[in-house]
Amino acid sequence: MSSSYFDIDDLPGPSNRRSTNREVYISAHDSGYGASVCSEEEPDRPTLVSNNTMPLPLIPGSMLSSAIEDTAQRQFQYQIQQLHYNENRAALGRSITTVMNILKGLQTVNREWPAQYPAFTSVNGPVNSSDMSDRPSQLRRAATDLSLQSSNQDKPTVVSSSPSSESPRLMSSQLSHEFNVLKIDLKLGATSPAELVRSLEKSAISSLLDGKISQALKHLLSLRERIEDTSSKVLVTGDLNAGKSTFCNALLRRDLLPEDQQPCTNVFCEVLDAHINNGVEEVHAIPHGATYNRQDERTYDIFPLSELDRLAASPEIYMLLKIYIEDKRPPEQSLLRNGVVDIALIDAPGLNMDSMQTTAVFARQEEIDVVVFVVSAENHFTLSAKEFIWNAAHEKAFIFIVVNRFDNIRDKSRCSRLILEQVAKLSPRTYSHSDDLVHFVSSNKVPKRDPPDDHDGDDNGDYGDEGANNNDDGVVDFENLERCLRNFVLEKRAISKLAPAKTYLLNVLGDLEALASYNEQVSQNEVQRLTAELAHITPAYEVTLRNSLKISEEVDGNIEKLVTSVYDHTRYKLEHVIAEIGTKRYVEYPGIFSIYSYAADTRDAMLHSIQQSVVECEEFARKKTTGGFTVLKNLGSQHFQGTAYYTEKIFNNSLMFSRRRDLLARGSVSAPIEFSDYIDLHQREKISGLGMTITLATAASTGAVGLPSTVARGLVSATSIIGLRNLRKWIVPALGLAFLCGAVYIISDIPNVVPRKLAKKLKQELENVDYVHSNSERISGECRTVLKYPAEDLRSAFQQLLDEQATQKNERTKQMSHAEESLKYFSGLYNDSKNNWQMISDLDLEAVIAEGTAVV
Ligand SMILES: Nc1nc2c(ncn2[C@@H]2O[C@H](COP(=O)(O)OP(=O)(O)OP(=O)(O)O)[C@@H](O)[C@H]2O)c(=O)[nH]1
Repeated sequence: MSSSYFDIDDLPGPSNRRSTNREVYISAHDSGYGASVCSEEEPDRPTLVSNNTMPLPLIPGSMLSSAIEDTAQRQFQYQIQQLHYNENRAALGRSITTVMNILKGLQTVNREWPAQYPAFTSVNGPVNSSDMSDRPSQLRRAATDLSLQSSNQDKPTVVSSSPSSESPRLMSSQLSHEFNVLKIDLKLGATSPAELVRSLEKSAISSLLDGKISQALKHLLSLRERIEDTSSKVLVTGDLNAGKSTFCNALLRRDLLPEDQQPCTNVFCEVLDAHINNGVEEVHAIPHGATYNRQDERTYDIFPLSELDRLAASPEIYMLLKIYIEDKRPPEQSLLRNGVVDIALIDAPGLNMDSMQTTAVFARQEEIDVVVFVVSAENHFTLSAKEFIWNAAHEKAFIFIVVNRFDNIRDKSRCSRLILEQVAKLSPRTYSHSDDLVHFVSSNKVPKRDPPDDHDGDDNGDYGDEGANNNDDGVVDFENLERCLRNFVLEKRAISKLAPAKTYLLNVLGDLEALASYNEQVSQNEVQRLTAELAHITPAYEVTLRNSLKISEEVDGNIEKLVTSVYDHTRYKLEHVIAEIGTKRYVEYPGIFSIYSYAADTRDAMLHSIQQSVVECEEFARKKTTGGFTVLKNLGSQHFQGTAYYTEKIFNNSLMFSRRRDLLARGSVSAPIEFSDYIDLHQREKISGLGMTITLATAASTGAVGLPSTVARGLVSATSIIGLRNLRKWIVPALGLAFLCGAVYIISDIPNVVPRKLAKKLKQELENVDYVHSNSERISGECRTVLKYPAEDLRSAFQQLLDEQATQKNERTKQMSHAEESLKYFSGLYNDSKNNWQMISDLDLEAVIAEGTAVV
């Protein structure tokens, strides 16, 4: 019948394979409410619903009887709803995985390269379950507000001051409130947020953000668990004796929960389908403090259903009774096992001062999808009822209200008017949908049947016709209530289960988008700043490098030039002065009796003249060095004026040549006076006469032949003049005279011989020690040594500057690479967050069946 419109086999339902698998899974893993059938890997399904309304195919009624047609139509609509729910659930499941991956990526990046925490105003602020304009800082629990999903889709606008390296990483706590999930709480003690921000290190903010991300990851995991949970819980609460248990029994078409005119339900009773408990009907009584695990019998006590009355009245031992019952009614009639969702019905103790708090806490639990409030038509709303509805309406927005014991009311229209007026005040939203949400019934009038075991095999138990066409006892009204409740549960389940995930995802993605946008901007600014700085630093570094090389060469060249000139000058001067010694008489000749002092004084005068010249050379070198130092100092000032790289030094040139002194000054050249210094036998021209005389005399006396030609020639000439005989006669007197003349000559020549001989000796001695070169080397070397210091200072200044510039350049280059990576990452994060935000925002959790068929 319906296959021409939709393939029913593909839909989840009790008869298909998915349901069987789920049951197997549940029996193995659940803790009472069922478990997941949704996984990340669940393949995409075609989207059937994209708007708030979805036209349904009409099933031709002519082919079926009206009753069958209604049932089929209803079942079909449930399945469509379920399909839509599953699509949204799968989409949210995938989005949770995506967002978790995004968050993990951000966590890694943040640990390596702390993310900037912005001061921003987010236009696309946190999505809240009740009011977009009133954004609480904390995520609210499950909401049933139909208007909650209207969302601002604008991108968050970052209106921060342009970030710079100096800008605080956390601008202000006030602005950080714009973050929702990733908001860093700075309320620590008495310290003001501003002070705290100042005191926070990059790493501190990074680790705070890291903590927030970890929390978000944990919360996303629990949200995933929640959306994968297929069960739905309906909490039935109300005043004492309002008929809550009777109402639950009527829904179950079974006398299960204890009913009494006296308050008798003192323990929360949760009724579940027995198929969850392997089809066994029994009570699992959970003692106070225990955490229920159906698989672990140590966490509860097992009782038969017949013990319920006693157990429900034993609040001192048990806090919760899990009641597993088998409902054999067909899915379209059964509430617990309706073929779409596992519903658990919770009968709460009547509201009084003792239980109020507990029930309120219970109602606030996230897994409570629907709150059904039972009010006695006779008593209307008591104070505690009003307080409860007021609070619950705030949380759940819509409350399903059952006005029970309506049979006891005579003026029914007045009663309903008065009660609706009260509902309008307590929960305007519920009132606005009062046709669907406020029901006037008499629960005790609903016919029930015996439990399956007590019935003779009619397991299909057809309850469908009971009360049909007979509203005398209000059965039709109750059936209408049932349909509305079932529809409400299914509808609200989508909201209560999926909306928190959607809301949270939107808030996380909104935060991520804002964070990414801010960091993208920061990175962009960083890239620009670094580009500008590198554009300045790189040429500056190259100029310094060029200057450094040029000046280093120049300084070395100048020093070498100066050293060479000093060397040459010293060499020239010394050679000149040394060449000069011996050519003049340095001291007055004091006479033959003071020839030693004459010689010593002459030697000292000679040495002094040389030394004097050395001093002059040193003075010359000093002046030259001072000039060279000034040049270097000027170069230093020229390049490093006012910087810390170069400090001007004062040059004290008087300290030059004080350590390594001249050889003469050190006494290395002593030139001791010797006897030979007085006689110069090598002066031939002056003693030639004496020599000839001696020769002749010697030759004549010895008759020597074969004499050398000179002697022979003198002998011949002397013999020819005075004759040989006379020669022999005069030889002795001649010799005496000659000696005398020689002695006179030698003595008279001492004043000349001494300087000459001493000069010669000194020169020889000086030559032996390589005096001129070593002195020139010493003096010029001292210049080099002295100038080496300012030259080194200059070079070191350049090196420091170069090092600093190179460090800056390297740092900036490294920062640039980080900033570029960061820019790329945050641009990607921004796009991912934005796209995912949009995709999730487009999920319409409330798409309901076309108007008119929304409530079946
Ligand atoms: N006339 C009439 N009596 C009802 C109706 N529903 C319940 N009662 C009676 O009201 C009394 C209280 O019903 P319960 O279901 O025990 O009320 P309750 O709210 O569960 O009570 P506690 O949970 O113990 O506070 C019982 O005697 C019921 O028979 C109704 O619709 N009409």
